[in-house]
Formats: sequence, structure tokens, C-alpha cells
Amino acid sequence: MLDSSQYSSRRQEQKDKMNDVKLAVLGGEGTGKSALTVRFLTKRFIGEYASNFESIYSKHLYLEGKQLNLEIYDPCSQPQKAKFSLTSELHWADGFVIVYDISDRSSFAFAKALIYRIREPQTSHCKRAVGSAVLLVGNKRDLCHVREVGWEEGQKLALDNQCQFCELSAADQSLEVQMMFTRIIKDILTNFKLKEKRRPSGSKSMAKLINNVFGKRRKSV
Ligand SMILES: Nc1nc2c(ncn2[C@@H]2O[C@H](COP(=O)(O)OP(=O)(O)OP(=O)(O)O)[C@@H](O)[C@H]2O)c(=O)[nH]1
Repeated sequence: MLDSSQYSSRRQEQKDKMNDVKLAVLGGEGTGKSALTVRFLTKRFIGEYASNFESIYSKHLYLEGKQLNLEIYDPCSQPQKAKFSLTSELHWADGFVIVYDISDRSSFAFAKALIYRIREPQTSHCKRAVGSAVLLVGNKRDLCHVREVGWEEGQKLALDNQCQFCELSAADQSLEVQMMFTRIIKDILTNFKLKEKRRPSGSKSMAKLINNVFGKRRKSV
């Protein structure tokens, strides 16, 4: 049995873990995954990004009264990699930003396949106990004169698959990009709370245990 100091340090560990937020930014090649991530982290839009290596960015931020350790995974495009295996991402991430380019229909098809993969009936060992938070983003809204994917199509795909949705431009809309990331992080925090509620809390389990042991003894005296 844990003594009280072990017990409280275990609880503290659980709480600290709760403040780790892992987000994967996925989508087709050249849709603007790095542009969005870098825009969020630095508020800058940088025209070209090296796309031959994957990155995990870290950021500390304060949201809803909590200090969060945010990690953002930005993969490199690997056409040779099995496109929708996603196994490691599903294990790693608490939430997903799925990006397509509104001026490129094939990127929308790719986003759709990614969402279907994420929403497949979950395997018991995956992180997604209550369904992970997913936000579908139609990027490059500044290119709406050459739009190939309608706003309604994005909205419908998101609605049909319990995702959030927005259209924006990493190039032109810094504030919208900040809001988009904040929205998905808030959804992840809500999921954490739901998971915490569903799991019998440490203190309740401990109380139950004590009750079982001492309650029964008392009866037999
Ligand atoms: N017009 C416009 N171009 C954008 C926007 N966001 C990104 N781009 C451009 O799209 C191209 C690809 O952007 P990246 O951020 O490298 O896209 P990515 O999805 O990370 O690319 P890969 O890692 O190669 O798959 C670059 O030339 C960007 O400058 C946007 O909102 N509007």
C-alpha cells in the first residue's frame, strides 16, 4: 500500500502528466503544416520551410488556469511511407490538426482519409479513450480565387466526423491561427477532464480500499 507521501507524489505526477499536451499537425504535402505551426509558435509567416525532416516543437503556455507543456509534431512529407498507417501518431498524440489546401482538391481527399483513419474504431491500447480532439483546417484562404474545395464541404466532413472546422490563411491571418491552436488545445483539455471523471479518482479508490479493509474488520469484531 502507498504511504501518504508516496500517494501525494503519485497524484502530483498524474496532475503534471495532465498538463502535457501533444498535438500532431497532419495533412497532404505542401498544405501549410509547417507554415501554420511556425505561425503559431513565432507569429511569423516564413515562405519556405525545409520539408525533409520531421520536428517536434515545444512551447510552454498558460491556458484555463493551467501551465501547459505543449508539444507539436510536424512531420516531413514522406510519399514513400505507408500513407495512413499513423500508428505511432495515434499512440503519441492527444489531438490532431488535419490540414488541407482549399485550392487543392487532392489534399482534401487526403485529409478525409486521415480523419477516417483517426476515427476508426479504436484499438484498446491507443491513447484515445474518449475520442481524440480533431480540428480540420482549410488553409490558404487567401487563394480563394482558385478555390477547389467549398467551405460547406469542409464543414460537412468535420460535422460528420465529430471534428471542429475552420478555414484560414497561415500567410495572412496570424490571429486566426492563434485562435485555431487555442481551440484544439482547449478541446484536448476538455477530453482530459472527461477521462479523469470516468476513471475512479485516486482518492476515491483509496477511500474505498480503506473502507473495505477496516469496514469489514469492524464488522467481525
Ligand atoms: N498562399 C499561401 N501559401 C501558403 C500558405 N501556407 C503555406 N503556404 C505555402 O505553401 C507551401 C508549403 O508550405 P509548408 O508550410 O512547407 O507546407 P507543409 O505542409 O509543411 O509541406 P511539407 O512538409 O512539404 O508537406 C510554401 O510555399 C508556403 O509558403 C497560405 O496560407 N497561403
